[in-house]
Amino acid sequence: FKNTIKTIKYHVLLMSGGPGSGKGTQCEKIVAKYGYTHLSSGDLLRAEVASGSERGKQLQATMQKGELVPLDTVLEMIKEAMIAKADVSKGYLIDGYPREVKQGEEFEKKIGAPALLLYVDAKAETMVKRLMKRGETSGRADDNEETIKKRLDLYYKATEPVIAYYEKSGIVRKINSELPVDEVFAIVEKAIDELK
Ligand SMILES: Nc1ncnc2c1ncn2[C@H]1C[C@H](O)[C@@H](COP(=O)(O)OP(=O)(O)O)O1
Ligand SMILES: [Mg+2]
Repeated sequence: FKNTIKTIKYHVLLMSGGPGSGKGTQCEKIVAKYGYTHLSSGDLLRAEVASGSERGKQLQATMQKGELVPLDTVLEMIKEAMIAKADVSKGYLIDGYPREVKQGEEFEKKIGAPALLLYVDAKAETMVKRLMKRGETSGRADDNEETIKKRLDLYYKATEPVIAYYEKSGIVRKINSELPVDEVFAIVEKAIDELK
């Protein structure tokens, strides 16, 4: 068990950036090219909600308000998913976690130090526009104007400090996500290739 965590800690990439900045879009392309296992904390949580479990019901109420769900719940789910894929994974791409500095500290303690943090950066105005558009087809309860505003506020307040926290260890690469998807990916590729 201990070994598993030790082995995987050198292949962990974090995707950080505001809601609608393009994390999921870039993750898909990274998975296709590099074969990393994509773990989206939001997807893991939404799957738990869809399962209809008691934990899922509590999560749903929190997510619909645009608030952050409890620290331990998300980290446990990520860790379980990492261990489940440990044999086949070439690395891990963690999307949407840590959302606050405390989550980052817990991640280091319970899982390990990430190798790279890709900071997918877009203007607030761009993010809102993309999310409103995504909301037309995504079916996501949180892709509506009021919740989008709350998620953005929370992002600037809680998640941006996470990036500052990782700056200290020199693993942050800022990616201009105002560019078209393929141009953004070209910058992402460069950052990942530099890892070797
Ligand atoms: N570079 C880019 N240019 C234009 N649209 C983009 C883009 N990256 C992503 N999008 C679109 C795809 C989605 O409909 C929406 C949000 O992207 P996403 O990948 O779901 O963001 P996130 O996972 O960060 O919330 O914006
Ligand atoms: Mg996403």
